[in-house]
Amino acid sequence: MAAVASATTAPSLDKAVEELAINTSAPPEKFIRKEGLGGSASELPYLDIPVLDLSLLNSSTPEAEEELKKLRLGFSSCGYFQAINHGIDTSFIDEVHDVTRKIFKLPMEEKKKYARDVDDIDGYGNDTVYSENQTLDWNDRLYLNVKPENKRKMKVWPEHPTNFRQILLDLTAKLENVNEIVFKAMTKSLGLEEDCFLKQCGENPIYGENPIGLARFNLYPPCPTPDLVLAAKAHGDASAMTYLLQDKEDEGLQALKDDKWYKVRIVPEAIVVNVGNQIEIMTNGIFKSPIHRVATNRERERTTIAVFFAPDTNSEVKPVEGLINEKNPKLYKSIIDYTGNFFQLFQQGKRPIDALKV
Ligand SMILES: O=C(O)CCC(=O)C(=O)O
Ligand SMILES: [Fe+2]
Repeated sequence: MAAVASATTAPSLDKAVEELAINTSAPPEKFIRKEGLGGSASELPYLDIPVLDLSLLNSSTPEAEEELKKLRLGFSSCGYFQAINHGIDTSFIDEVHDVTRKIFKLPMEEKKKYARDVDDIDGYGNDTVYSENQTLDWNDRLYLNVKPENKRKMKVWPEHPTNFRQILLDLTAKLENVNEIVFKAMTKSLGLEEDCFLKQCGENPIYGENPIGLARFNLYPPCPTPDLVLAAKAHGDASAMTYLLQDKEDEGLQALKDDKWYKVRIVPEAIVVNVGNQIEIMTNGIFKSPIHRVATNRERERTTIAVFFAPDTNSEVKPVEGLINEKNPKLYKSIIDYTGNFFQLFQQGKRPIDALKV
């Protein structure tokens, strides 16, 4: 992401990465990871991520129990699962991918109409620059706040393709439904009351009165030196939960587990679900918000769509009571507006969630 963030003074690069990628044999110095990447992507093993059939969750059958166990295992070990039978039609997902590619194929002049302002996050642009010596990510992206409605900056919502805006609204609504299923299953798998996380976040069934829904459309152009450049730096998502529509053909996502990097496999038709920082806090560390990054690739362009959900900025986020006891003391302090605080801490080179450890 790096996820849901508040605005910081952040000039955009003068050129899109897409433009830098044309006919280059060496990316500019500021993209080169001096520390190295710890091995080439092709050599990394795959992360063992459970594949969950969401259609089985809503019952009290042994199959549902099996899926709940997988959810708990996935979220508490690597912070991921891949959701299948999630209720979103393949044809709709294909449309989302199609419209995403079309947006990035618009003439640069048209895309720049949607450029984000220097002090903002919404809009078309590339890596946000926080400091002079920051190593930059090899990607262009379109960030759009979708929820709450009053946060939408319509002037940076592309008008072409003409179906884009409706597709974005539909995608967010469909993923909200998936998110509700995941939230309920998550609480069941922890032996908690079904609505305990939801209640913590406010009156509304999901994350309070004005929950945040933010979409990020990613373009990762080919990069001539994949062993030296990252498409997205290592980060944890500041969301509560993240839903990723992976490129159906090209891998790139990698996750850290026990200090080792692994590739995230493409599962056809699956949505990749990962725990965000705020659910790690609410589950008192039982569910892990994974550190992940995106590798570049020499030949092909990769596009993905990430949708982040997070509580209302007024909600107090804290470990739920039912998960704190003598054996498991409270691990995290409570915080209001985690999302708003996220980037300040990120700038100080801290993992924001670590700063909240008791
Ligand atoms: O594009 C991907 O594979 C991951 C994107 C991601 O981690 C993010 O946008 O936060
Ligand atoms: Fe992410």
